[in-house]
Amino acid sequence: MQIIKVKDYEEMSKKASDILSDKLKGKPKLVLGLATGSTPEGLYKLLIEQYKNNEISFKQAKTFNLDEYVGLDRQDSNSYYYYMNNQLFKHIDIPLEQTNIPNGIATDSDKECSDYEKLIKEQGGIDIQLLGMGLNGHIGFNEPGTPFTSRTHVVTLDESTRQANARFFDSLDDVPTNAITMGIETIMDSKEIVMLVSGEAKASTLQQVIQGEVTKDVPATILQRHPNVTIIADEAALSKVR
Ligand SMILES: N[C@@H]1[C@@H](O)[C@H](O)[C@@H](COP(=O)(O)O)O[C@@H]1O
Repeated sequence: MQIIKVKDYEEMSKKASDILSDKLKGKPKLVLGLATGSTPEGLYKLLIEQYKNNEISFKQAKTFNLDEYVGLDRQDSNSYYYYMNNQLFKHIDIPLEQTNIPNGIATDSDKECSDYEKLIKEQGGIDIQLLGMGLNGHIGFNEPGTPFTSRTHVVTLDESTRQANARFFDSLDDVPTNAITMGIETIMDSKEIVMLVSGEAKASTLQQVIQGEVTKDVPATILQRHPNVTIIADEAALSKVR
């Protein structure tokens, strides 16, 4: 596990965009795993800037998002499909058919999950997976207690996660109760993982992720067992690591 300590959110985003753009320059057909939430927003802005300055192109890249809420269609401004389009895809040159996000309104959600796994395999697996981390240590939407052997599946969201994400919705009642997420094993199959963590609120969870025992109770602790993980975190997030 490589830890890169940066001063603040801006530096975290810059460091992450440097890493991702270098990968893309080295391998234009990169298979990129993407994340949502507030954490990667700064990174996406910087990638758009680099694209506009003709430094990088996503024309040949493929993307796979970690997760999607169940029950929100693509036009819903809280769907991760909408988020990705708004925050990144519509500003860069990636053909939309090369982007993949689980379909939250699939009638057969089990089939949607197994098809998603197949698609990832067909592309030769994920070269580099970007992660954020929930307050309770969730990655994707793999909540505490999720088996480490899980593949893409439907989950029931923790009440704490619904509350944390309620800030994006009109009210807590509007936050979906379920989501489709890549499983922990799906994430761990990525050749490389970059996790971004910012802010004091996540400091004690991040301390466990880096220095604690590997436990299902804090899903991100599994990253200790991945051979190629980089955590880019700011001083506030790393304030409990001694
Ligand atoms: N499913 C997403 C995760 O992929 C994300 O990492 C997490 C943290 O969000 P934030 O970056 O807003 O703190 O929230 C959501 O629950």
